[in-house]
Amino acid sequence: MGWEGWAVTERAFQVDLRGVVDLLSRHLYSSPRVYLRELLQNGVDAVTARRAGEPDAPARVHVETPEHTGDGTLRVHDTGVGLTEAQVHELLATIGRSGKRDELGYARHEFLGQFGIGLLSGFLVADEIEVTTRSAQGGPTVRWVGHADGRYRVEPAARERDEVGTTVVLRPRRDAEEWFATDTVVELARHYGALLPVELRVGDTPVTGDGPPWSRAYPTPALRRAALNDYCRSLFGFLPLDVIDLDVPEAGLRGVAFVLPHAANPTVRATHRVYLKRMLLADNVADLLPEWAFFVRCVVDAGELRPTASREALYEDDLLGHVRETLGGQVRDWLVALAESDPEALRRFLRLHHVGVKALAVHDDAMLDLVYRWLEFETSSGAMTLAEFARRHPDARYTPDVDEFRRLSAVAAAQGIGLVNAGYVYDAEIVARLADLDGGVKLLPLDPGELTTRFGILESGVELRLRDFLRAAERALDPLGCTVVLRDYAPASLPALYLTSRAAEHRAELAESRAQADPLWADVLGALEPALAADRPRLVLNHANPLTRRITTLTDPELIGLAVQALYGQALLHGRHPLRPADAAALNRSFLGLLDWAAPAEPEEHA
Ligand SMILES: Nc1ncnc2c1ncn2[C@@H]1O[C@H](COP(=O)(O)OP(=O)(O)OP(=O)(O)O)[C@@H](O)[C@H]1O
Repeated sequence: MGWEGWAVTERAFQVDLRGVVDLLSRHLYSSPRVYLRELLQNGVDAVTARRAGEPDAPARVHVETPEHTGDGTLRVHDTGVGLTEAQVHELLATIGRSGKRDELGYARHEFLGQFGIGLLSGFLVADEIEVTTRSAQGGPTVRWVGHADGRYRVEPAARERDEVGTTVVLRPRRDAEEWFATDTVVELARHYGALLPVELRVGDTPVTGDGPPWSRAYPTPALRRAALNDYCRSLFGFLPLDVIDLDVPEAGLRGVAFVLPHAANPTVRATHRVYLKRMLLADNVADLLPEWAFFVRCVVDAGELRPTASREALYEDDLLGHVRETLGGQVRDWLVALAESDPEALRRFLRLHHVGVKALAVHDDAMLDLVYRWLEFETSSGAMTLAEFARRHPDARYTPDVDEFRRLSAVAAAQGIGLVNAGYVYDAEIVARLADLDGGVKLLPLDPGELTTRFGILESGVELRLRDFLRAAERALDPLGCTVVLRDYAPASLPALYLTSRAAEHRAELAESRAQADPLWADVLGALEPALAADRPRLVLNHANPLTRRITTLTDPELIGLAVQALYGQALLHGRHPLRPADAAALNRSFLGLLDWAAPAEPEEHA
């Protein structure tokens, strides 16, 4: 069959309205409750449009619930610009057509709406939408009735409206009646519309008041702070530690950040309440601030940020990126200023939110300086700031491992080596960056192996006398891969210390993976071992300790072996080192062996 007989015609897409409504209700909007938001938004936009030409025109949106109307319908009246008959055909009956775009089709920034689909959300809760409208441009009052199946009718209204403006009427569908109860409607209107720049009422209940609490005029700063505290408490349920004013003129953004009065989980991103042109967008917007700012919750109103089509999230664009950066900067500046103006408040803040500040300090010099001067770290001389610590210990060391700090801080302190616990999140990066500070602070990592060289060497006479003891001790620990040294050190309460150097730790890991690896790989690993073999972990016996001293007086090599293995096990446990099966076995053996020495087992009697 050929194409000769075909006439090529241009056709228009057909739209199945039911499909579109289904798309909106199931996939775009998270809940049918947005119907009220869309109606309020249209009312407010119509008022905005009218006041552009008529600045003194009334700015009212009035909602009547079925309880008020008495005929089962919900009505939204506005004193907006209204629509002419031609506009009704063009705007109300064309999906995707919006009167809020300019000639080039861009959203006009003074309006909330832009997509030309909002009115359809009425079909989430009603099968019929009726609009009665009288245009500010003159002409008769027009009535438009649209149905969820796509039919619509336009006719002269039975009665002329007294005033310019529009009334939208919804008759709830059976399954949607809950969304029309007066309490629910008041709650929804407050939720979305409490800050709208019009006089909004539901029945006689006023919804809007004096606008955003952060931009109202207050007689004194103290009264403003009290009002913002109250606002925060009613919104988020906490009394803020402080309130930070936020302002990004390029995005038409103003608002406040409330500093949390309790520690927050830094892995959970704080969420913020965002209004766009005074209409609530959402109260769970996470990407308004940088991730590190988890210690504040913000409420902002922005004129120029864009919503996604669902109006439930911010559209990610360059402006949002800029806002995020600028707000991050404002929170940071507040912190720096606090260090100058109210160190006590800063300390309180840091006690709660040190993790966020540390995260900042990794990239930001001013924050690094703040951490250095104000944040207390755990050190071998107690909790203190790094600045104070560096002053006291010009040759200080740090360890990037909390367990190692616990193990070694007393020993290090007893030997005059200042040790900082840099084992928590961000600590190691911060310590490494201290050299970037003015005056360059040098903090080196501690190699635990280095500690033995600082322990007091015994007098040569003593060492000589204990030669046999040391030999027996060495033999007892050799199968466990550990060498023995005897030193004199503080604290005297410590009988022995198990020290691994970094190289020895590496070697232990190597041996472990070799034991688990296949033969070929084990050979490769084996070839690496001799290079590291020289550096074995050490059991440093403390000659200053009475128990150890008593053990050194033993002469029987077997008994020495048992006692030294007991010290070895104790040192491992004390230092929270992992116990390998061989270590646990040695510990058991030594315990039993010592028991046998103390109370030799009776030969068992056979009946
Ligand atoms: N109360 C009203 N008064 C005057 N015009 C209205 C009113 N409600 C709707 N309109 C007109 O109908 C058009 C379509 O409204 P609709 O709510 O579908 O889309 P929108 O508000 O333009 O955009 P969005 O989908 O973002 O809400 C509007 O652009 C507006 O011109």
